[in-house]
Amino acid sequence: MRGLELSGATSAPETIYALASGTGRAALAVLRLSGAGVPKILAAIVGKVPPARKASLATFADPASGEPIDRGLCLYFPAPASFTGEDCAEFHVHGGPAVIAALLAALANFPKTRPAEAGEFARRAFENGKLDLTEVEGLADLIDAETEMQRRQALRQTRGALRHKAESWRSKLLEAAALLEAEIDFADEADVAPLAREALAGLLAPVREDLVAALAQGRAGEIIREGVTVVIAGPPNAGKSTLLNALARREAAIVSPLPGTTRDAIEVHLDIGGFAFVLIDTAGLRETADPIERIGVARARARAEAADLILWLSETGAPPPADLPVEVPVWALHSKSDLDGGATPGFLAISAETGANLGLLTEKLAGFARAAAGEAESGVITRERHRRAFLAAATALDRTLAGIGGPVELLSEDLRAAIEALESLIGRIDVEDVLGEIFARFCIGK
Ligand SMILES: Nc1nc2c(ncn2[C@@H]2O[C@H](COP(=O)(O)OP(=O)(O)OP(=O)(O)O)[C@@H](O)[C@H]2O)c(=O)[nH]1
Ligand SMILES: [K+]
Ligand SMILES: [Mg+2]
Repeated sequence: MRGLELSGATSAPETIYALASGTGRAALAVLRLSGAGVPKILAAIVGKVPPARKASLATFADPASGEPIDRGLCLYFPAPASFTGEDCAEFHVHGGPAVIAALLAALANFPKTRPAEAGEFARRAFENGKLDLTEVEGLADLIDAETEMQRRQALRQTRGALRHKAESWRSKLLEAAALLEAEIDFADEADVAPLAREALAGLLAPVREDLVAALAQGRAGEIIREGVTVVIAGPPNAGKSTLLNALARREAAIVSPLPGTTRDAIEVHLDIGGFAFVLIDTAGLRETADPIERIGVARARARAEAADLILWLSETGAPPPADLPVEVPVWALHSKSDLDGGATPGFLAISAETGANLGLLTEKLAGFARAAAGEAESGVITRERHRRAFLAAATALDRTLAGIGGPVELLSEDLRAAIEALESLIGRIDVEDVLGEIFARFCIGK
């Protein structure tokens, strides 16, 4: 595994430890260790190296004084069958801050042992070939998952949904590359070429089709991961902030009878029907001399342009202005229907005051997410990074197939580009720029 070279260390890496469970008072806490020093640390703190992969009741003692710190469970995972591929251990102890502090202090006294950095356990798992880059990303997403759809998608990715696809495509492309190599080696024998080229196209075409099919699923996976962005826009006083608060079930935005109350865009993250939504309240759209309100109006327009959906709110049933971004779908809502019945054709009548039709609106939003996410259960692209790699591989394969009858050197070069795109996807090459970004977002202890 290429990733091994990353550590680049001539001596064994230091043993790392961290509190893996959350901070604050809790019934239990989990401390986690990884590195070659783990067996010695176990012998010193719990008096023995417990049997592999079995929970053992243990007394955790301070090696310096011999004084017991706590009683709990100890687990030992010898290398290489562990999360990081190194010797690992877990201490399951009581969650009191003093227990945790005493254990961390005891661990700090061992030589070549130090606290882990954010994401360092996952980084070691990656470097030891336990996880590929897409599985690491899946793990980061699983820890961040707030909705059911996010959790399911992230779990699929940690279990290698994307890795297995990329690996199987890559192995077909490597097979094709071997055919080309053979052709170069036997360049004198003129009858090798046509047959080999046919076999080559037969290998490449299905991979290209799979890549194109995955790309055709659009932003489905990204919408699940990042959330559906919905902008609430409309004239001043249409009731935009009141609607935001009603959907969020809290006073996220200031509501007042004064037009021009909202200036900054106000973002609320919601779970609707298992889908993540980013709901954005904006300044009422109008011509105004107030310089601050004008900035607010410009921001409202910018947010609307980047949205997946615009909710156009009007208490008079006024149509949305012609200059709303054309690519973004707009749903027209007649607000404050408790005042006038709100019967404007083409508008959904709602009242944030009485709650009329808010349930229906929420259902429609969930339906919109479901449609946007498409057949997400089978979708594998969950980030822009994946999309770029798929696109680069598909484009290189297009070139390869278009030049299938041409010179072998050109074919080799195009095929190489497709293979490299897949290798960067799973983290066999070009990893450093991506790694830093991914691991920095992990919490300590993962
Ligand atoms: N009767 C009734 N009044 C409402 C309803 N929704 C909002 N209002 C009132 O309308 C006024 C304006 O509401 P906001 O939510 O501040 O309107 P806005 O569109 O955010 O206004 P700006 O931020 O100034 O553009 C407030 O006095 C609200 O109480 C509704 O459904 N029914
Ligand atoms: K207002
Ligand atoms: Mg407002």
